[in-house]
Amino acid sequence: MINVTYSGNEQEILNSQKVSRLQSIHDNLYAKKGAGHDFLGWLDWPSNLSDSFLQNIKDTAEEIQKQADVLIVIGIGGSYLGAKAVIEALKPHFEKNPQFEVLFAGQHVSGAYLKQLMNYVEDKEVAINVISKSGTTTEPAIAFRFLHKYMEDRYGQEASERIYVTTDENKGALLNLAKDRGFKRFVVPDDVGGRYSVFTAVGLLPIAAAGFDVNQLLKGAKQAEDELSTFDAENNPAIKYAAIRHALYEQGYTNEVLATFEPKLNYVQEWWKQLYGESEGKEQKGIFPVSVTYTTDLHSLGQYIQDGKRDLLESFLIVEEAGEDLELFEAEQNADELNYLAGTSLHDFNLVAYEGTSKAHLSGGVPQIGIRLQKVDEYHIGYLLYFYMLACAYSSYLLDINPFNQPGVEEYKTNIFKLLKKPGYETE
Ligand SMILES: O=P(O)(O)OC[C@H]1O[C@H](O)[C@H](O)[C@@H](O)[C@@H]1O
Repeated sequence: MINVTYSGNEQEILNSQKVSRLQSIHDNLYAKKGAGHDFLGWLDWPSNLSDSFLQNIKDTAEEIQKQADVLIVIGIGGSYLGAKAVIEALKPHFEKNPQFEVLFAGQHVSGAYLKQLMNYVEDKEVAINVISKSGTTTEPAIAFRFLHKYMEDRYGQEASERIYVTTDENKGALLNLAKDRGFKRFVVPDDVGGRYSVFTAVGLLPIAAAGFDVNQLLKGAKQAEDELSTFDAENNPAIKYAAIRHALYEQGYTNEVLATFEPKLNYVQEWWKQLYGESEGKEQKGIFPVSVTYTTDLHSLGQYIQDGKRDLLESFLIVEEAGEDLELFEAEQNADELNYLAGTSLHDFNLVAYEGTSKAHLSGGVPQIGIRLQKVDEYHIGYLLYFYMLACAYSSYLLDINPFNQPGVEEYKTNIFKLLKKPGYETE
């Protein structure tokens, strides 16, 4: 389903002692032992979720589509990127007079953005899904303070029927507010961290509301869960990807550039960056995840990748089958000198660009991993995201890192709270 290739000697890596380490990581993972094992709920989530849970998601999505023209999803980090990644991958680039839109807020703090968003939805019917596992994250809380008031001013009593909350079952300011106002609630499971939560209500409700087939998405995830659970280093792409990038890390390749030729996968790249950055970047260790879109970035970052400091590894996320496409045609005058491309589709062009770029960067000293996905649809995206999550767990454990915490994000938050004199922080 996903094919992982390596520009170097794959056998050397797979024959090394790393395989026995991977075997014990595998055994611990599936026995739910090891660092952070309380957060392994995502591992068998696709096969464990109940029909009634899924039906509730689909019914609520339908209810939202009936009552609104726009769903504003409020969240940040893992409470935002999964849904955004899937929706961006699947929706058309342009849509004339869309029947229903999913928009996002709370992923940053911009007054202009929020003002213009409220202005934009003025003549549309609105529903809100506010998502926060902790229920205390500042950015979405700020956005919701404005949008909640906006909804109450506009809809009065009815506002509470248009607001849906996804948060912890037992704690957090958002939970208290939801209970107090009677908002419909969805739970972020205790044993699933934000960046691993795309297949829970966190991702599924916005994705279903956007009109995409969550059954197929979960079918892809379940297929990945089944296929990738066996320990077979040579044929299990998740283990292979983790082993190769770890071997490269040990050789000094400390930055991974995830490259795609598909602009619709830009938010899959953003989601991947949070997943790998927060999972691995601890104790002065980890590969720094960055992303580029080709051919766009060949005209900006391409120079650095070809010729800059040699600590980059590049992983190409390649989609094999085009969805919609165009074919170059013969022009009578050939003034643009492109007739040599007549008969070439734009997807074919990109595949050739991949080959050319890959060769160039390889000769420039950038080792490469190829990750091939057959096509972009719900099923294949479900498979891909599960693959990346599983590989991330292996990868982090190879570094002796707990993949499921993020202690390093507290320091800047504390500083902000002190500077703003948040109650409890004034005296510090
Ligand atoms: O879902 P929330 O609790 O609002 O958290 C949203 C995000 O913010 C935090 O700072 C963490 O670093 C992320 O891992 C998390 O996804």
